[in-house]
Parts: sequence; C-alpha cells; structure tokens
Amino acid sequence: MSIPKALTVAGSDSGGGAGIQADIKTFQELGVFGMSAITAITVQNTLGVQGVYPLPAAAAAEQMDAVGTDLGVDAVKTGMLFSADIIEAVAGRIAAFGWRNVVVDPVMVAKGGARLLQQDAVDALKNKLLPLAAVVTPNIPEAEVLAGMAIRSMEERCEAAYRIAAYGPAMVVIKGGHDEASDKAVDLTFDGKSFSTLEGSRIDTRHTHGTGCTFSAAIAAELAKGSPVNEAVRTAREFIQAAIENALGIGGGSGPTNHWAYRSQKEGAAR
Ligand SMILES: Nc1ncnc2c1ncn2[C@@H]1O[C@H](COP(=O)(O)OP(=O)(O)O)[C@@H](O)[C@H]1O
Ligand SMILES: Cc1ncc(COP(=O)(O)OP(=O)(O)O)c(N)n1
Repeated sequence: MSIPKALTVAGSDSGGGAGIQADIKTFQELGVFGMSAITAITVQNTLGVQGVYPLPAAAAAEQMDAVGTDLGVDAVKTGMLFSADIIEAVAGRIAAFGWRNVVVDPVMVAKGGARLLQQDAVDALKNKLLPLAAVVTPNIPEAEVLAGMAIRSMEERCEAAYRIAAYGPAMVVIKGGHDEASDKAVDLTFDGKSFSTLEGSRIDTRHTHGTGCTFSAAIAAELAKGSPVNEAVRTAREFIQAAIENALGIGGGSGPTNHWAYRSQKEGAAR
C-alpha cells in the first residue's frame, strides 16, 4: 500500500491553531503522513502574535531537501514564508523537485494584525511562487494585494481572481471568511476558464484562528491522495466547515478550530 505524504512549508504557531501545527493535524485527520519545513517560529496564542523569529532561507531549503530526497512528497503546501529570500529558496526547491501538487496559501497578516510576510516580499510571491501553484488560496485582503485592486463585491472578486490567475496558478480560490456582511461564507474558485462558488453557512464565532491554514492543508492532503483539484477544494470546504462549527472554545481570545470534527462526523454517519 502506498502512503500519501504531504509537506507543509510554513511557520510554527506555539498555540497550535494555525501554521505548521494546524497543517500536520489536518494531514493526519485526512489520512495523510505529514512532514514539515519550518520557515519561522512565532510566539503566538489565541490572544495574538507576540514574537516572530524567522529562520535562514537555507534552513527551509535544507528541510525540503531532507524530506524530498528520502520520504518523497505527493503534495506540498506553503503558508507563512516571511521574506523574499525564503520565498525564492522555497520556489527553487519546488521547481528542482518538479513537485506539481502545490498549494500556496499566501499568508500575509494574522487576524490580530501581526505581519507574517514582509511587504517587499509580495513581488517574489507573485512572480516566483504563484507560477508553480496548482492552487492559490488568498483571503479577501490577500487577494486585494495580489490583484492590486479593492474587492467590494463578487464581481470585483471575479476580476481579482482573473488577475491572480495571470501569474500562473492552475486554480485560484478567493476565500470569503472576511466578507462578514454575508450570512454565508462563500469561497470563489476560478480555474482559468470558469468561476464557481462553494458555500457554507456563516458560523457566528470568534474561534476562527487558523481557518486559512487548515483549509489549504486539507486541499493539499486531498491532492496527496490523488483527488482532482475540484474535489480536493470541495472536501477542504467541508473539513473547515465542520472544524469551525465544532470549535473547541479554548483560550482567552480567537481560539482554534476543531481539527477532528470532520472525521468524527464521518465516523458518526458510518455507524
Ligand atoms: N465564520 C465562518 N463560518 C463558516 N466558514 C468560515 C467562517 N470564517 C471563515 N470560513 C471559511 O474558512 C475558510 C478560510 O477562510 P478565511 O477566514 O477567509 O481565511 P483566512 O484564515 O486565511 O483569513 C474559508 O473556506 C471560509 O469560507
Ligand atoms: C505561523 C502562522 N501561520 C499562519 C497564520 C495565519 O493563519 P490564518 O489561517 O490566516 O489564521 P489567523 O491567524 O489569521 O487567525 C498564523 N497566525 N500563524
């Protein structure tokens, strides 16, 4: 039996709700062996980010080499990359290994406002990493930066997706978590030809820490198992909906989602 394996290239969240920790939990819940290349250590909990310690770009590249040359990688996701140097090193390793199932979560700013990507790294993200992506998953503020425009409507979201697709990713998913005026959480997908939406009811909760990390990790896990991109995104949407609906309510601030809720629901339905 072949074991599906996924690699996350991202930052560590000491609070366990986002970053590397959320990604590995998500991989495990979806039956995928998780591996990591850590780009930065963040000092973080549900109250916010209290410190950011980036690692040298070579550390990220060497971790990718270590797992790529030995264990093998069926899918890779990137999260917090912090600097242009790290982005260039990571893009270089993805290209050298020829990895195709690449999910780019263009993490820029944490919900509390802390910068997780330096401002001068956006060009490297657009020009070095997006051309290698099978899927890119910006939230609305990130899509505004990548597309260079404001997004106030679904029409503008479509225009932004079209502009982001021009950098080369096979699919653009602009997530709708930040569109708080809507009673639904609607994610827009664009595959270069057609637009589509994935909807879930909007859960009224402050416990949404790490939703973007978890969603993109679930896409990578499904790609690692061999799912087509459309199906991988659909499963990831169900995974994050269950995780938010059953959030754990821990910590004094914006708490983590529940990474085992999707599996519990599936097991319950099978009984
Ligand atoms: N309150 C919510 N209720 C239901 N789904 C949500 C909610 N907030 C976010 N989501 C979903 O979680 C995923 C991550 O979205 P978003 O919060 O926009 O990303 P990010 O964490 O990168 O800011 C998307 O699929 C989005 O639709
Ligand atoms: C280490 C690390 N990486 C990414 C994030 C951002 O996670 P996200 O899923 O966008 O959720 P919020 O932090 O915005 O709630 C992070 N916080 N830390």
